Amino acid sequence: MAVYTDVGDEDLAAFIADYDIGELVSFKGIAEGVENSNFLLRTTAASFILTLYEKRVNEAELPFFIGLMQHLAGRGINCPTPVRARSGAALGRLAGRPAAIVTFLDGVSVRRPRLPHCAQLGVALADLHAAGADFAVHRTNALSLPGWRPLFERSADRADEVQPGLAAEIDAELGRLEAEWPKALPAGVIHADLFPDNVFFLGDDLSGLIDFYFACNDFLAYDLVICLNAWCFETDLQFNVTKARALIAGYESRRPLTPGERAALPLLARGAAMRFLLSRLYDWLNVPPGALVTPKDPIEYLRKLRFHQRVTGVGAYGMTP
Ligand SMILES: Nc1ncnc2c1ncn2[C@@H]1O[C@H](COP(=O)(O)OP(=O)(O)OP(=O)(O)O)[C@@H](O)[C@H]1O
Ligand SMILES: N[C@@H](CCO)C(=O)O
Repeated sequence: MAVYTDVGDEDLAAFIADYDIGELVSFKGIAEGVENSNFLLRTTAASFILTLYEKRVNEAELPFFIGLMQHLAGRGINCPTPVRARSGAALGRLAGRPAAIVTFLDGVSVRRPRLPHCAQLGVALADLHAAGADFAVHRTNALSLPGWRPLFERSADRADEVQPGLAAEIDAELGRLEAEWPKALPAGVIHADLFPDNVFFLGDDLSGLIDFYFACNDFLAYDLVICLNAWCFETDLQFNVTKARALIAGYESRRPLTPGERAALPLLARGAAMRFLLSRLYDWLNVPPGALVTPKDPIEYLRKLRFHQRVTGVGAYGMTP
């Protein structure tokens, strides 16, 4: 359960007194998620999500995330909209952490995505990229190529505790990624963490996107392969090429990939697998004492990485070579 910070009743009452959101009816920690502390806040007016921003979120970057959600919501993307306090501020402080209240989205995430979910995800991702195209603020992706080796170095000496030989395997792959990573591809605002737990459906219809706290500027196709990794492997880690085809076709129904993007997909997918392998490895080795959180398995992403290392062309992703 991702609740790193407890919120006292009096602190909460004082915090929400600054907002015009009705009287508090109930308040409880949310089990899902690993990054921030999230609470479901029900008031006499509506339901909201209260987020306390934790370790990996840099406070100076919060205005980017808040501004982006507001921008995307204004462009018709169904995403959480920041609620402003009476002072006009969308960011406050609670229990010693930066905190914000955002609107609650109806819908549920799917544990085991099926083809229609993957197809709609592709469409929604392309729509998100289009809606973000005129967002004026820039945020460099801290978890792209230049960030991977420093992140690895924080786990390197203990990586083999997780799996013998892991440190050497990551080191070698990082070397290849550093040598081959594309220099120029279509770029813009990406979500960068659009896993099934961050996409809501009502029935089988995609109804909303959440968790924009890794959003940044990077290659658009990198966002697509993050989704490919998160949505198109089965629980036994077999790659489902039919889901990949549906995801990519959904995306291309809105924005066809360029020849350069198509050629780069296997490499981008390896990089995307490396990014989550490294963040999961670090978290696995550094669970904060007392936190109600279950770290995610880094080896799942090692196996996804190995799959993409064997890919020789986009046919493996269901595309016409
Ligand atoms: N705006 C929202 N509307 C409805 N539910 C929400 C909203 N935001 C968050 N939630 C709920 O809270 C959970 C955790 O939120 P979120 O994914 O943002 O947390 P996180 O700690 O950043 O997680 P992670 O980065 O691991 O996905 C979600 O799975 C969802 O159940
Ligand atoms: N979606 C991420 C957690 C947040 O970065 C993962 O599954 O590793």
